[in-house]
Amino acid sequence: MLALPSTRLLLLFGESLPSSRLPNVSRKVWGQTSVRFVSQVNPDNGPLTLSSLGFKSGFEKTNKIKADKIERLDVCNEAPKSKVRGVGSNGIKTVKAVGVKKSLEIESAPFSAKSFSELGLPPLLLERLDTAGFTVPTDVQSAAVPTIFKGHDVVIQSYTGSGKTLAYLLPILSEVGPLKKKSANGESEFEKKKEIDAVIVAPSRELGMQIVREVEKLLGPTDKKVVQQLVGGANRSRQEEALKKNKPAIVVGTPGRIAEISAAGKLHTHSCRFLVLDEVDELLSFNFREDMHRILEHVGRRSGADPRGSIAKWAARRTIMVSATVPFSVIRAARSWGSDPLLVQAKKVMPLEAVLPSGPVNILKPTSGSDSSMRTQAALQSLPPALKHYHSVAKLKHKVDTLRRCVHALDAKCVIAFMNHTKQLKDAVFKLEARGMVAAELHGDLGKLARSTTLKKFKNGEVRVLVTNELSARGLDVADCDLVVNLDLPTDSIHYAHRAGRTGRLGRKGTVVTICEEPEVFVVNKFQKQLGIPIPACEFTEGKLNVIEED
Ligand SMILES: Nc1ncnc2c1ncn2[C@@H]1O[C@H](COP(=O)(O)OP(=O)(O)OP(=O)(O)O)[C@@H](O)[C@H]1O
Repeated sequence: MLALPSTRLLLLFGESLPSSRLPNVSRKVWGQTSVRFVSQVNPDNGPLTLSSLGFKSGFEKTNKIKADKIERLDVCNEAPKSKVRGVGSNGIKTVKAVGVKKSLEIESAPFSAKSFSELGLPPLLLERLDTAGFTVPTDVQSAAVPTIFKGHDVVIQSYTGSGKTLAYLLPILSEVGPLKKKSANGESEFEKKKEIDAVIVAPSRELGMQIVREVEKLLGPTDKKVVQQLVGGANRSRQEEALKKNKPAIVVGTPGRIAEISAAGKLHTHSCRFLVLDEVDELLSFNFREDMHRILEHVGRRSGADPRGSIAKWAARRTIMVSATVPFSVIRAARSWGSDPLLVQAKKVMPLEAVLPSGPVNILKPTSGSDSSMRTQAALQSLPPALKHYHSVAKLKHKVDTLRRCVHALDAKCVIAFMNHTKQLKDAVFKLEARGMVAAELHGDLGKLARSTTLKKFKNGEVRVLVTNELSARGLDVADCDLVVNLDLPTDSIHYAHRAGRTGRLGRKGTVVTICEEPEVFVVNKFQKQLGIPIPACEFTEGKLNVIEED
């Protein structure tokens, strides 16, 4: 493992905290304490890059070779020196970016495809999608699938609950495993081999398991061993045994466990073709730095290759980075890791080189007052459009009661309440239960089984209020969740966006209520500004939510 100077590591997440006035807290990530670093960023230092690992020159060469490729580009009005060229047949404005390295041409991109078959997926995969009840691709899927098919490294950014998981799984399953496209002679030549074809990394066990279930849904019962989970908290020797016996083509896991098994020589990923970093901004945070180094260094590298040698010694790995929130530090890292990388958003594909530090991908950097439209656009890209946001002021000792009144006022059936500390979280569950509301706790101090059982009960509707901490903020997909409540404030607007995104998934209605004390209202105001959304004050009286008009 190559050591990196700590200043470089800091920069990866230094931009994720908007202000030194926000609380600098220690967080628990599944039982692990992690410290958030606040704005100690030296802008002169680069991000965690391949050059820091000794690979940069190789990538530069590859990029030059690919420079003349025809690319697809859509509504990238944020690109530098852009020129509007016309309006495409689908009503989407098309733009030619001038001043970026590559020559860019626009094709008739299948954005907003009416069916999955328009995306060029193999027949067997189309059948499985239909069986699983997926009929129409979401916008981000329509944009991502053809782009990944073309061999690009991509950063996929789209709001929470917009279907980013299938956006990367579909191209992978089209090329890897038993559902893949047939070869020229018409044969589907899937055979088990020693090497892994796709590695999907997620920051939490629960998210990893959720991705595994999504893959299994499409593989069907007979082929479900083609995917293998490698998450922490589960028995490692059993995972290693399963790898040996089942020879899966796809592994999904948490950074620590993947790195551990890889270091033990039990995970063969040198000819791996896809590396997915789901919740990439979290994965590139300080918590995961060593494990992520190992993964980025080993996945897709041919054995025997000199780590400082040419990129040609690497297998043709496609790196797919995914999140609803993509700070500029991630764009910078992706530019240096990726070969010819593109940013894929719903209805938009653009080269990463065209993304500006103050551009709309970076929702973290407060922009000046005149940039409010850009801020709004940024928020719309991270938050589901149908969400309604409110805040309610309450004394600390009345917060749980306010939550209870909020649930009744909105007649919410499936509620996620976020808190920051386990002890207070347990107290809140106790108080809710004492008042006759079925509630359960979910946090990293619970055992693996307890966590799975609680989640299952919540998804089945047996639990009305799930009181949890930051670990459930990312990726957790509970379709019926109709209310998110912040009983404690999130650390920053990024964390607000991910918590809020547990409701209003895939176009459903959802409400987010932040219950805070009077001195904390300025933080809520800050979130409003940074996210470009109104979060009006409200109170719960006579069983109703009443918005308080501002003077
Ligand atoms: N084309 C589709 N048609 C119907 N349902 C879909 C489609 N694509 C995804 N879904 C479902 O929508 C839900 C949200 O998808 P997913 O979890 O991939 O969203 P996401 O964008 O990754 O969210 P987050 O940013 O919170 O992780 C899932 O239950 C998924 O199965």
